[in-house]
Amino acid sequence: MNGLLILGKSGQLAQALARQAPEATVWGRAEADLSDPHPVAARIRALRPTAIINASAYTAVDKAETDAAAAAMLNATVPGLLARAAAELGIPFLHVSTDYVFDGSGEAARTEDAPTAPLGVYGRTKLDGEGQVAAAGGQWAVMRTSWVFSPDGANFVKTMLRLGAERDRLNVVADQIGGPTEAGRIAAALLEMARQMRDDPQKGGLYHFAGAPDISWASFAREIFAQAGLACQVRDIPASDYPTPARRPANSRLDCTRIARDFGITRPDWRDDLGLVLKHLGYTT
Ligand SMILES: NC(=O)C1=CN([C@@H]2O[C@H](COP(=O)(O)OP(=O)(O)OC[C@H]3O[C@@H](n4cnc5c(N)ncnc54)[C@H](OP(=O)(O)O)[C@@H]3O)[C@@H](O)[C@H]2O)C=CC1
Ligand SMILES: Cc1cn([C@H]2C[C@H](O)[C@@H](COP(=O)(O)OP(=O)(O)O[C@H]3O[C@@H](C)C(=O)[C@@H](O)[C@H]3O)O2)c(=O)[nH]c1=O
Ligand SMILES: [Mg+2]
Repeated sequence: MNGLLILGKSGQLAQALARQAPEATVWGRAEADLSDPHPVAARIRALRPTAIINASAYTAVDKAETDAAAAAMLNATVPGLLARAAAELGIPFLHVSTDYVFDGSGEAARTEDAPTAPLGVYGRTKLDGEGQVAAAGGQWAVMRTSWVFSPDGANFVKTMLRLGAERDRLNVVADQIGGPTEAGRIAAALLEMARQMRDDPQKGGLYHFAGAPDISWASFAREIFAQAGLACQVRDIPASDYPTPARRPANSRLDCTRIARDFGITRPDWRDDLGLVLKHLGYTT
């Protein structure tokens, strides 16, 4: 897509976006330090992009509990400023949010209209960011996704590959259920949305998009070890046996009907995507 600007260069999603949109301008911390976002907004107005995808964020869920100001800056203030810059330029602004805006009660998959109630600072700041983007006055889309993995950066798959090689047994939380989502699938979906939004100024809004089928972290770990050929036994444990500074939702299931209806984008099977990521990382089984 010509004239596309992507923010968050060193992250999982931005790297996937950059691979699929080689013509795009991609800014990271070196080009645009978002802890001081006002000069960045000015430079965006000077660049005059034709669309913006924001893949930058504060994603350290536990660290955010004691670093709330930095999380709020990246997850709420920055998306608001970027969305307002996009609105002034009259271009689509696409942003990414999370299943952690929900409290995870119940068993049903949540639609975009389901009530939000984040359990921690990360989720609260992401929810605030959603609101700021929607209120900026331009054409916008927010995609809530979950459990992102890729060959790049830090994610659960890479953590499991490291631990699975070191240990023959691992305790993993089995009472949190969600949809693992490969970063390249998110990138492809966002680029498709951006194209459709540029063609139709009426398009946009809040959308859920996650890989299928929904699964527990423990079963996800088992599938990672099976596909990677690592002999590591996974023992199911309740989240109460794995204390963390931030609580995570027990039910992260996202209903992805709306994005299929409006954009023709359907849930990818993460088991196939996991195989491709493992191959990329040098696992051959
Ligand atoms: N990861 C996941 O499991 C999920 C992620 N999401 C959302 O998807 C989006 C993409 O996530 P993902 O790619 O995984 O995130 P990453 O943590 O991999 O990437 C985030 C990027 O933001 C950059 N960034 C952070 N602070 C600054 C700053 N002050 N100035 C400039 N850049 C900064 C980071 O740079 P640096 O490396 O230099 O810190 C990094 O490149 C985010 O909105 C996230 O909330 C939603 C659901 C699940
Ligand atoms: C390493 C490890 C984790 N766990 C648990 C802790 C937690 O409940 C679950 C996942 O741990 P992580 O720290 O990888 O997950 P976390 O960082 O919470 O992942 C989240 O990141 C943010 C950015 C999102 O937006 C979410 O969608 C989600 O992907 O696995 C174990 O049970 N055993 C282990 O050995
Ligand atoms: Mg983490």
